Amino acid sequence: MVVATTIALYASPPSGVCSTPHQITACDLDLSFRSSSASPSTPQKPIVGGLSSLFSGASVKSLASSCSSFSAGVEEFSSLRHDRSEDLSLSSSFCYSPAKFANSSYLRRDHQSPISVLHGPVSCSCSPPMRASRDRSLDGSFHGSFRVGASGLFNGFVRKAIGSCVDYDLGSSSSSSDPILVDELTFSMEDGFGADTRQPYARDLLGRAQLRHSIFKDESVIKAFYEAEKAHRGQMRASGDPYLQHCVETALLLASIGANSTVVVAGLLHDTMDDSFMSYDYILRNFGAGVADLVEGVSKLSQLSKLARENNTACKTVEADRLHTMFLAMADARAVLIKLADRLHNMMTLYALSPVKQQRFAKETLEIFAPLANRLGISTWKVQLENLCFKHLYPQQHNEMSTMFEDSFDEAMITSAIEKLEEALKKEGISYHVLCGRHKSLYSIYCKMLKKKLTVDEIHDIHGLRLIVNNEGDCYKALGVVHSLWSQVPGKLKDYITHPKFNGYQSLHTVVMDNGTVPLEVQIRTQEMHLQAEFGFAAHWRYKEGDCKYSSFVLQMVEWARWVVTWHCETMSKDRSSIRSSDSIKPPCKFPSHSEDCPASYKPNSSQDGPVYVIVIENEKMSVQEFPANSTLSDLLSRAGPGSSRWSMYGIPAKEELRPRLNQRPVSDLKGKLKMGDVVELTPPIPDESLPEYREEIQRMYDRGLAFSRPGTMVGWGS
Ligand SMILES: Nc1nc2c(ncn2[C@@H]2O[C@H](COP(=O)(O)OP(=O)(O)OP(=O)(O)O)[C@@H](O)[C@H]2O)c(=O)[nH]1
Ligand SMILES: Nc1ncnc2c1ncn2[C@@H]1O[C@H](COP(=O)(O)OP(=O)(O)OP(=O)(O)O)[C@@H](O)[C@H]1O
Repeated sequence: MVVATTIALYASPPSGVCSTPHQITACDLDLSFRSSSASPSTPQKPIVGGLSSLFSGASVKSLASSCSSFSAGVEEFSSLRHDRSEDLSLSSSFCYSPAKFANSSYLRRDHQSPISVLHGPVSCSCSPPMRASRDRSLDGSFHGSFRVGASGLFNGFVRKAIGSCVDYDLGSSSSSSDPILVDELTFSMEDGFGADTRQPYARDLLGRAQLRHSIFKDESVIKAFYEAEKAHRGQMRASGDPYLQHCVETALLLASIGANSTVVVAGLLHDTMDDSFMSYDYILRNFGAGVADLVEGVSKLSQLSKLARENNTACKTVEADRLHTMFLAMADARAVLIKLADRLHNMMTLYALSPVKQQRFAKETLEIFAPLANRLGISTWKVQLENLCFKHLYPQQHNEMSTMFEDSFDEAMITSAIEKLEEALKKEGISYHVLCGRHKSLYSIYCKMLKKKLTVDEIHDIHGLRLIVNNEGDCYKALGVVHSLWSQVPGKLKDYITHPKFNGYQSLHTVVMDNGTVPLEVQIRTQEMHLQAEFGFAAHWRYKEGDCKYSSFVLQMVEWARWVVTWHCETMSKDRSSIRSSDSIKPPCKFPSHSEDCPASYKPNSSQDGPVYVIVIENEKMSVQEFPANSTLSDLLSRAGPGSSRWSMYGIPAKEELRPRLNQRPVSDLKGKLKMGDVVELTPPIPDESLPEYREEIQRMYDRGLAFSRPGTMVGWGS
């Protein structure tokens, strides 16, 4: 089992740290490592020994050499193990405050398995996060008593009274295990047939979800749960599970990163437009425009993703890049978040699909969705998606790496290193915002080995600590403390503060040896430097994506999306009293133009309109094409000019004869402006003699469409 761990220690920064508006924004957002879990039921492997016994260049060389034969062929899947627990790659993080440090239960893996929403731990001066997710079980199992009561309703009332931006403290889920079921609620189902009494499995599923996360006690979430039950009743997943279970798991993943009830409700309903007769208007009437728009956004993303998958579009780097941008720019970033949760759960249950589909989904996930999670800063989802793809696409290499590392990710070592450093910093009177640690994921190690042609023993950051302090002087003082605690690895000290990288990245890096055997990378920086490393020009996602040249449009759009996600997820659990005014934690400016004081700003006040990416389907082939802002359909048609080989099979010389359809509707006005994510089909006129054949095909499609929506039909994936 692959485990990526993040361990964080929070400290109260000195007063005045969050004094300017933009600092307040960053601080209050608490971009720090947060609670959640991915794969609950997975037993934790005991940590045995260090890395030294595995530092075998030979075995890694054989791994690296076998990479050239990464055909990812379907045959390789005969060796895949399809038991469920194997599919759950776990990524987790710990967080705890110094004040509670003595309480070792916060560190126990069996107690909580939190997620880092953003890589970057910028702590808040306010209440240190103490969030423990209840998401322990992906298979629906849960622990705890099942009592009936009304405290959840009370909580719901309080939440509503204090406003939507104050949301669920995951920790509070532990305070009440009372399930709230449909008969206790004040709302009524629109068509009058409540799902509850006749569907005991739904009641049970809801009860378990409520134990895993308290947001499932929110009235709107319960209502959405029963609407989803109604919509998907009779539908089964390829795995044999009721479809509803997938909706619940998707919503739980969202809840686990602190998403608010609007997003969780939309997560529950995310497949209803595609897989049932539930309409936009119905969702609008019952849940409001916010939810309806999100569900529609997810539906559109699903359709585009399906098109891209079927056309293998994302395997071309340029097109993949355009798809990332298009996905983020065409929909609310929260819709992308829901799509990511949907995909993550689908990847966790990939075993149920045929090997060919497993390959297709894994490929698309690695090309499109893992980079999107990276761009949005949802580190743990990215890690899990990548590790699952790694396992399905390169099973042999994954096996080798798993075997090599299964006993080597030394979480205890990271925890005790944090404790040790904490103590020493205290002694020296050096205060800090965050002290956290992580071990590198399997896939990240694998990529680094390939990219830099390294053996395992040449990778020094498998275990790492990060310390965020108040000022530059403290960075150097803390470095001295680190070197006094552990022996330094020669040649590994990098002073990017005195000599920033070309992209402005600043930090001190050193590698030390823990117990004389295990290398430990320590990064030390100030909060401003950290903001730059997470949101600015030196942002980690750009660093990881490599040399790609992005337009300022893309950069700003991604940064905007990160703010939106941060705003909607990270602030949710904050105590309102710690936030001076809700405006202060809103993204500081509107995409695409940033205000001057926006820390995410790369090109302040950029007013240029970005390009538009459009899906063009010609001769049943899909491409993602870039057009300048304000381009029209007529501009698009002029690209598909006479003589284009694409038209030769029809022998149609004139573009006027194409029958463009925009988003599935015929268009006559060619002067309309193209929008991000538009789908344009260019269909040549159908020769008269072919008409009967087309009619038959349309009839077949129609029949298939009906069969798909019929209750009781087996439904595979909603994406
Ligand atoms: N956000 C961000 N992080 C960076 C950047 N450059 C380096 N880092 C972080 O710093 C770590 C180590 O960077 P360096 O000390 O330059 O290491 P290196 O010379 O590439 O050698 P390795 O540690 O072997 O990769 C990386 O693993 C990142 O976590 C950057 O431009 N942006
Ligand atoms: N020493 C460290 N301590 C804590 N977190 C770290 C440390 N180094 C990297 N991270 C964070 O861990 C997450 C995963 O990063 P990952 O290990 O894949 O890449 P990286 O170490 O940053 O880069 P590279 O693979 O090029 O060395 C990122 O959020 C990154 O910011």
